[in-house]
Amino acid sequence: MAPKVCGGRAYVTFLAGNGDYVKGVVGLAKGLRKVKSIYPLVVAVLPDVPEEHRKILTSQGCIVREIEPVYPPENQTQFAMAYYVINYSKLRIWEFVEYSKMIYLDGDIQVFDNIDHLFDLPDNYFYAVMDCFCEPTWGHTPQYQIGYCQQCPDKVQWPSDFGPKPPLYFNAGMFVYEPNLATYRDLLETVQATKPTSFAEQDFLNMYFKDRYKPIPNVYNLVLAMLWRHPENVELDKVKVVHYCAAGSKPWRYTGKEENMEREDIKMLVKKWWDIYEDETLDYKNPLKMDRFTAALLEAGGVNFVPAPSAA
Ligand SMILES: O=c1ccn([C@@H]2O[C@H](COP(=O)(O)OP(=O)(O)O)[C@@H](O)[C@H]2O)c(=O)[nH]1
Ligand SMILES: OC[C@H]1O[C@H](O[C@@H]2[C@@H](O)[C@H](O)[C@@H](O)[C@H](O)[C@@H]2O)[C@H](O)[C@@H](O)[C@H]1O
Ligand SMILES: [Mn+2]
Repeated sequence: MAPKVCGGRAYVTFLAGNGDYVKGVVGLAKGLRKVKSIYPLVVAVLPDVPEEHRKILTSQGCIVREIEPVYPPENQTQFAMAYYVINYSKLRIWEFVEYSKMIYLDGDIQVFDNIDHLFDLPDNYFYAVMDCFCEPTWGHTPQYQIGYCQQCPDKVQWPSDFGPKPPLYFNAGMFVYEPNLATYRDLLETVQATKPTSFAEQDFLNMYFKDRYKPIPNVYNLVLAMLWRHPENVELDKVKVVHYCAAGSKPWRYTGKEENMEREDIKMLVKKWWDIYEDETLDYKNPLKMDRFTAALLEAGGVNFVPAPSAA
């Protein structure tokens, strides 16, 4: 039966495997609560996410939705990292049509300022922050080889004999989109006819939404490499969303040993993540799970407790 379509809005993230990314999602749920977002967090989980992790997420007020994996066509492409293949499964979130507008956030993202206003962006576009081509993970591309980056388009001109300049390219760790069944079916059909490339679903989404992509300011998805690649484009005290995607920067497994990880700004951002993750006052307080003592007090006072609808 087709899911009910309503004007709902929600944040959505993606969780795969039985590893420690669940800590990233718990951190994200608590971070959204800390900035007083009024929308819930949906977590699209692959079948391999264990029941125990799902219970942790539900106890933190998340809406857990199981999705089936999406596999790209067979191919010998060496992804930037082999695990990127599972990221194609992110495409299932276009099927969540009980929501009219969603903001996707990777599990290695933290929201430090309220961004609920992004839900009011005009419909029919795909909003995301522009990525950077200067990390070695881009070593296979002409952009990297000639030192061209969209973050500083005037530094190195795109050579005319290289053909047209590459269209603006977004980081797929955060985006504002509208779930839609027709788009969902077309995405899945198109992916089966598209040769996989090194950044997997990120490359695919850039190709698919090329004519509807609208860049939004870097403050909505600080790709950490920007700190050392394009510091002139970063005002750290204005950043609202931090994306811990640089190698070695995942806060829950941070050692400080990888390149750039000993930087003071990285240490500060990792600490900011931990401060939220360990803050018990940010744990979800299910109004329905009121303790017996409070319930008895209310009962004695003749108050029939009717729980308010829960926020994120
Ligand atoms: O083992 C994994 C790998 C990835 N992910 C999810 O897929 C997203 C994209 O992967 P990742 O953030 O590691 O890619 P990066 O942004 O670092 O390139 C993660 O944020 C998680 O939400 C996951 O749940 N388990
Ligand atoms: O599956 C491909 C992934 O591609 C993106 O990560 C990349 C990209 O940001 C590069 O520009 C960085 O150089 C690299 O470090 C980083 O891993 C998304 O963040 C992630 O969600 C996912 O889509
Ligand atoms: Mn990420």
